[in-house]
Amino acid sequence: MRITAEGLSWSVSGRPVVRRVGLDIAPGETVGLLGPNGSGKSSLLRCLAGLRVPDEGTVRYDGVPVRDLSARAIARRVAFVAQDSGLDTDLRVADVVGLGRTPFRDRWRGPDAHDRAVVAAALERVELTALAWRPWKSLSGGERQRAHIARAFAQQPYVLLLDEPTNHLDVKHQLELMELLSGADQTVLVALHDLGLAARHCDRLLLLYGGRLVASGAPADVLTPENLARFFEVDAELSADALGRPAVTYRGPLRGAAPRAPSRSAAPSAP
Ligand SMILES: Nc1ncnc2c1ncn2[C@@H]1O[C@H](COP(=O)(O)OP(=O)(O)OP(=O)(O)O)[C@@H](O)[C@H]1O
Repeated sequence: MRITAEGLSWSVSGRPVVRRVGLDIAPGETVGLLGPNGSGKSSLLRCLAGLRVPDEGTVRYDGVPVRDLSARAIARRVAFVAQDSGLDTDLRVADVVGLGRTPFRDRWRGPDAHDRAVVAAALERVELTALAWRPWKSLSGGERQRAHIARAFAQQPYVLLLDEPTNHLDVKHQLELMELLSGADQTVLVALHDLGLAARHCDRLLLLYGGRLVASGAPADVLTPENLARFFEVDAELSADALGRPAVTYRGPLRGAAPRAPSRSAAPSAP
């Protein structure tokens, strides 16, 4: 499913947070959403997920404006994994993952055999089968994060929007998750702070700064030393690792080098 946005803006208390963002993500693409703290990644993802109503602009899924879709219709297309859901419940893990089946069920009907099979497959994908019947509250932070990702898979969406899903995960599970996302059939937009993971696993990167999309393209075109210095305030370079994949090497922070506001010339080229 294709995601497009045109002139998307969202502000809070009169302060612009997302500024005239346009994007076009092709079906099946895995796109990384990058930017320093507070650059507007979560807010943009929420606008795309239909969880925030933009002040201006339009989000479309396969050409259909999100504002024309009911919450249930959106949930049948798009799964959103928040940065920290803060879910506190007495449910068991499989029941939390089973919440992903809600958009497909009548209100009063419990899960059927198909729902249970989908939940079991989703738990398997994130290696949580053994914890399926544990109380939610007993899970570690990383296990909860993987369960939220399983809940998103259980939704069987066409589009996955994920906000820093590798937070709390150990290295193995970070790598497994990124392989899962890059190999998934779904269109994926994933906010990431780990530029190395983004470079290795994403087809394309979008870079937000001050709510504006300031760069877009292949990892090597976005993660240039200039962009890393200007927008992340780090001295770093992109090279190829032993297997020929993009790798980021940090030399250190650039202290006191306050970045300038992005100029119009930093606007991304069309995808
Ligand atoms: N509901 C809100 N009320 C007030 N300010 C908000 C709200 N939502 C976002 N903001 C502000 O908008 C800016 C962008 O926030 P957002 O969470 O979208 O950034 P982010 O790029 O995801 O940041 P991080 O990398 O730190 O998670 C921040 O300055 C944040 O404080």
